[in-house]
Parts: sequence; structure tokens; C-alpha cells
Amino acid sequence: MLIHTGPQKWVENFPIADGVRQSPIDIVPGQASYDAGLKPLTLKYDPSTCLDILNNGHSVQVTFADDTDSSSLTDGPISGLYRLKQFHFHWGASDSKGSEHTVAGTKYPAELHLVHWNTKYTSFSEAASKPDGLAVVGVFLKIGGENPNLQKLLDAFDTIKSKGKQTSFENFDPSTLLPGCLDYWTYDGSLTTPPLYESVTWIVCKEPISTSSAQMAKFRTLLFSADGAAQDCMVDNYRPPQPLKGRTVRASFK
Ligand SMILES: NS(=O)(=O)c1cccc(F)c1
Ligand SMILES: [Zn+2]
Repeated sequence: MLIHTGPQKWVENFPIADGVRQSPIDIVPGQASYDAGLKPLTLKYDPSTCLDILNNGHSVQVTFADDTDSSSLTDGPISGLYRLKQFHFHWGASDSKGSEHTVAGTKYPAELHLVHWNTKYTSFSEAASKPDGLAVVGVFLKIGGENPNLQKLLDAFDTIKSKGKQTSFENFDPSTLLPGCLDYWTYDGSLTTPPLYESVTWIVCKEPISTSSAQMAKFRTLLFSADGAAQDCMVDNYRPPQPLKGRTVRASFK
């Protein structure tokens, strides 16, 4: 029988799970502080840096070449240049849940995370444990029309169904997964999966992108389990909101 070691168990091996800047959080728009000093996000992605798509046993991840500044995040709430390393998703067993961040208690069916690391450090691995090491752009997915850009990812899922499978995935432009409006909330947080490092400047877009219910069903055909093991559907791979512990959430918009 299958034993799920969920988020409630993580504190035993990762005590930082009870830390002061854990993610995700519930974003309450009425309590966010508008900051006129926040710049618009500058996201410059080069599709030729896209390498492969992977089932890593807890999500589906698209990985990028990060040996140059070709795909980068600048401005917004950060200083310096952060390079895109990967993007991945979190989703639920049904369309009623799945996002990690919530907005005034509202859960979205899924959430996209675009993970960038600060080039003041020499690598993602070095940056991942530093307080200003990472910047993750979060984008909510809501049920609406079919998303043709998302479909390009979904079409690769049959070849990466089980844990550890990966396949080449080239010339994908992640900016096609961004909403038209890049208004955002930002706060200091953490990785939402172990090791839960408190190293992330979170940048959560206010505007969701669309996906269809059928496309969400495709996410749920992926497996947590490896080939040959008992099939365990990859669903509910989201951590619930964590205590704010006095943090301020700033808004880039009124
Ligand atoms: N879900 S997340 O906080 O974006 C994340 C978790 C683990 C590693 C990573 F690079 C990003
Ligand atoms: Zn994530």
C-alpha cells in the first residue's frame, strides 16, 4: 500500500519548515502594500536555451541552459540579474485545488513556477541556499479556454509518464506562458518543497493564464512512481499556505 509522506512530515527532517519566511502563503490583496518604487518585471527568455522536459517524481520540469545570461529576469523587486534555470507546475486531484499560493483563500487548479538564480553567485546550487539567491515567478492557471502553448508541454507527457523519465524539449518560449498583464505581488519566502530553503524572492502575478479542464486532466496522468512500481498518480503536489509571521506583501499595482 502506498505511504504518502506529505508536507506535515517535512519538519522532522527539515526543521526550517517551521521557519519565519516559509512559502507558499495566502495573499490577501486588501492587506498588500502598494509600493510605487517597485519596477515592472523584465523577463527576457531565449527559446534556444530550452533543453529538456523531466518527470522528477514530484513535478514536471522544463530545464534551461543557464551558462549565459540569455534567459533572465531583471528589475521588478530584485537587483541584479537572475538566470532562468527551470520551470515546473503544482496541481490538484480536481480543478477545485492545486495552486500553492492562494488569493484571499481562493485556490486555483494549478500554479506555474519559473525559477531564476542570482548571478552574484556562481551557480543555481550555490544560490539556492542564500537569502537573495532565487527569484521565482508564480503564475496561476484558471479553467477557461484551451491553452495552445501549454499543449506543447502536454504533448510530451506520454514519454515522461513515470518518475525519472526525461526527453529533449527544444525551442520552447516560456514567455508564451505569461499573462498579458505582469502586475505582481512580492514577498520574501522559501522553496515550497524540501529542502525548503528561505532563499526565494517570490513574484506572484495577479493575472492567471487559462487552461482547459481536459488539459488539467492530462497533468493528472503523470505518475509520482517509477516505471514498474505500483502506479501512483501525480496529483496534489502542492504545499498548503504557511504562516505569514509578520511579513509584508507588496503590490506593484494599485
Ligand atoms: N516550488 S519552488 O519553490 O519553486 C522550488 C522548489 C524546489 C526547488 C526549486 F528550484 C524551486
Ligand atoms: Zn514550485
